[in-house]
Amino acid sequence: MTHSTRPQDLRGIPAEAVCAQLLPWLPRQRWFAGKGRTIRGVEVVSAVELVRGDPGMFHLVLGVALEGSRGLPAVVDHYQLLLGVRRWRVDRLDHATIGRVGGDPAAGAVLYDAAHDSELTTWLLERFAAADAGDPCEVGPLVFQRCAERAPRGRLAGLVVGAEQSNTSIVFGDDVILKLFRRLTPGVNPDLELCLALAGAGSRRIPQPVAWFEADFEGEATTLGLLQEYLRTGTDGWELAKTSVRDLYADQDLLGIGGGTEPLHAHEVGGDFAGESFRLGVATAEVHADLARTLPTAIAGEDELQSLAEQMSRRLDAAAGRVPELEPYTDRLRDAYRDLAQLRREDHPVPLQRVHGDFHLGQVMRTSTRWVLIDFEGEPAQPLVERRALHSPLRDVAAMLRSFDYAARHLLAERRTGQSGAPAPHLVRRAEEWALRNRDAFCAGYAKAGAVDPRAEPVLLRAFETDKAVYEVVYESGNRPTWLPVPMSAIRRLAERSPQSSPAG
Ligand SMILES: Nc1ncnc2c1ncn2[C@@H]1O[C@H](COP(=O)(O)OP(=O)(O)O)[C@@H](O)[C@H]1O
Ligand SMILES: O=P(O)(O)O[C@H]1O[C@H](CO)[C@@H](O[C@H]2O[C@H](CO)[C@@H](O)[C@H](O)[C@H]2O)[C@H](O)[C@H]1O
Repeated sequence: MTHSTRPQDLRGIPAEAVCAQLLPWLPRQRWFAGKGRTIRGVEVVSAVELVRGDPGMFHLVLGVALEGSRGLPAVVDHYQLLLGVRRWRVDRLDHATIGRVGGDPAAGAVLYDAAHDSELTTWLLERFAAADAGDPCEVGPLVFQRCAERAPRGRLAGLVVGAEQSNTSIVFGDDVILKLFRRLTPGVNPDLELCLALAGAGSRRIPQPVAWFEADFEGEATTLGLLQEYLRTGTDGWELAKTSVRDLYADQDLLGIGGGTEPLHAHEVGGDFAGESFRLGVATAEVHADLARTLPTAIAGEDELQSLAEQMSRRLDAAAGRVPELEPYTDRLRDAYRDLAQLRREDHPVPLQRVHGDFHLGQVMRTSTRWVLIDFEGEPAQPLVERRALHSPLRDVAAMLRSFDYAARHLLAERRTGQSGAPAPHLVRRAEEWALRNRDAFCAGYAKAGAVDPRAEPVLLRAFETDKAVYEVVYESGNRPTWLPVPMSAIRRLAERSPQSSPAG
């Protein structure tokens, strides 16, 4: 095993040749956060040879320099890559191929994303298994640490999960799942930090943490991967909610094949989701209570609310600079932030604590027995200091309310693709009804578990929902432009609504 910082070559392959192959490959990866921006250059910041031979594997930290554009400054982002190197092409790894280096096939090599090569990822699992609680396994600068309770089984084949992800997750057998964090920010990843805190609090609302690995990056111990219990009976909440919405639309003649009967309402169709939404509200309140019990809390001062409102307003400006569709609504959206800034601590204390930070239906899994929350990393685009800051738990609530809206409306956006015109008004009404019913059930469950009733907090909810919808507009315009109408419909609703109207709607 060799380790080099700013390496000249990777066992005979020049680092520049690797970077040249990475340049067109990176922007095609789901986890690449700089989509739509011009890459000025890619460099290998550090390289550790993990497996020598054919296949070989290197752990790389890449520096990706992005040009400034549309209000965003020029930056260098860092990404983690397990680079696989093989002499010959292997069919099963074609989808993970980065490129070929060296002109002559006999002398050259195929470069690929080794996360997809079970022959190589077993190596990682073995390092976790080799670590003991309190006695890490060190491989050059990489440190593999294990939690006390559980040892992973070594030598299981790893399979990358097919989900649309910000990172890359590998399931080993049906035992554990390893998340490789892609974009690196110096420091402890909140996903690890909050999972350890919740496990320590005895929470059964998270997959139990098993191990993690880290390395020094820019002078700080930085989380590179998190190994957790695999929820083998789990289905993610987004898939479950979609099933319910599909049932709803099946009866609304979405596909134009219905028989002209009176359309059914959300509570009358086969897959009513409100019971699950209620239970999800309970689970969310329990996790918030455990986080508040084990980690720092505070009451927001008026200056903090003021500065939060200013931050939200700045995010809105930046978003409008990037997505012109937002521009007509910015003034009215800002009303929500003004109301937030005017809350007075003596008549309206706002409790702050650690929160999930990027909560949506894809971040919760329904197992055979309960709802479990995953992925406490926070919004990947936010700086780490912001993701680790104390926030109102209603920020998570508002984000989940947005997700019910997404579940209800995304089929309408997809149907619009390639066709002209807006979806039929009766379908929009049914979508609104489904969202309202499930948003309300979620809030009821949240309150039932002893937390504040979110419906009694219209000012906070509206500000958080607006901020999230603004984030989503930017996210969709960069990642899934055909879905842009989903957050844009919320932007229109939030721009029109007075804070007194029902927050669940
Ligand atoms: N503990 C787990 N058990 C089973 N599946 C999981 C588990 N954790 C994550 N997954 C699956 O992997 C997907 C991505 O996980 P997530 O933590 O949200 O990754 P990312 O941070 O890349 O978005 C989830 O939507 C889910 O399908
Ligand atoms: O990849 P992450 O889970 O960290 O989150 C990012 O991607 C999400 C989409 O996969 C995005 O969520 C948005 O779309 C969801 C439906 O696909 C919807 O349920 C969410 O409410 C909506 O915000 C998330 O914002 C983004 O950070």
